[in-house]
Amino acid sequence: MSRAPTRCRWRSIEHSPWSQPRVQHCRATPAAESASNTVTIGCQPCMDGTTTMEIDEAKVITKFIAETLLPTRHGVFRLRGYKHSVDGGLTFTEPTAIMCGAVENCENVPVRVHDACYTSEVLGSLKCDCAEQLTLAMEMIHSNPPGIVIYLQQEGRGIGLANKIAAYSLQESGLDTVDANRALGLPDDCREYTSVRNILAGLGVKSIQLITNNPRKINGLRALGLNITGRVPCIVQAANEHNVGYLQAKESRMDHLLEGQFCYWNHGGEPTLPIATTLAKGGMGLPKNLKINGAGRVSLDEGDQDGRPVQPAVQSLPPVMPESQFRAVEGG
Ligand SMILES: Nc1nc2c(ncn2[C@@H]2O[C@H](COP(=O)(O)OP(=O)(O)OP(=O)(O)O)[C@@H](O)[C@H]2O)c(=O)[nH]1
Repeated sequence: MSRAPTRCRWRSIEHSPWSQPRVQHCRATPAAESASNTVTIGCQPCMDGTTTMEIDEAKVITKFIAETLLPTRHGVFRLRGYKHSVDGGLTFTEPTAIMCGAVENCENVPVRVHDACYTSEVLGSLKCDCAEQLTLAMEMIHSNPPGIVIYLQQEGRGIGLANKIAAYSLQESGLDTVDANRALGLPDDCREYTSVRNILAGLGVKSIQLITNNPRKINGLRALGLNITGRVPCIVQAANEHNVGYLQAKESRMDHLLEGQFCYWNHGGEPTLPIATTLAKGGMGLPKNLKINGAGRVSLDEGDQDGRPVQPAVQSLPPVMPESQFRAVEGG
């Protein structure tokens, strides 16, 4: 596979899947890009406030593969497939752009940047609002085109599916969605959005209105140079007993603009809080030790039978892995 020139720091590679990639040079340099050719992206600080994730822009490749029409239960969409690499083509993820109408060269296009949630979108999990947000965004752009949903393979806010399951396991013992990540030694959020910038640049989209409740996502995308002219809220009204704590944590700990609209009411008409959430909100700190119990769940370590502290079994988990392990093949 021929390599694109690496001198262009901000680039979008288009077009035919099997032909030589065409490199589009961009007019601007992303605001957050440093002299060392790296850019700090939307990664929230860990407990110690030091965690950031750096992308080497010279190694970022976003390649358009193909477009098709996709009939769905929400209507017919244009579906574009891409391959995206942040390590010069060694590993890829496969972002998709789900589009309605002629978005090319438009301004103020409503855009949802949506990260994968296998548990809700495939398994129908009730623990979050991700699947509903995806549906909401697709219906939104279908009823009011043009619009785009960019779907990224960044499960669990970037920590990956297995780690997210470990985080869920910890949440069973009372930690909220933020503290569970931290207890695993993982960042709150390690998603990266260079593909979004490149996909939109490839489509000639000049400015967007971001469909989100997350101000940090807006800031992260702006730092990459995106022109965001507005925000469209993406609030799922019907919270349930399983996700109300998660939604509260998103609002109180990750600054999501949910305006309390997710409030879950029990059958008696009283607002309810799951015990786990109450514990976490009551100031439960980072647990010193973790263990995996007999049922295979990650839990707080109370010490072994003799009361000696047990080393956290979860530390033997592998570090965060790239989402996609397959190597680049000739022709994409
Ligand atoms: N680590 C972790 N990830 C989760 C959890 N619940 C959902 N996710 C992931 O969270 C991601 C979605 O992020 P959210 O924080 O819900 O929302 P957002 O994308 O930042 O903001 P919006 O644009 O408003 O939706 C998806 O990748 C889900 O897989 C959880 O408890 N722990």
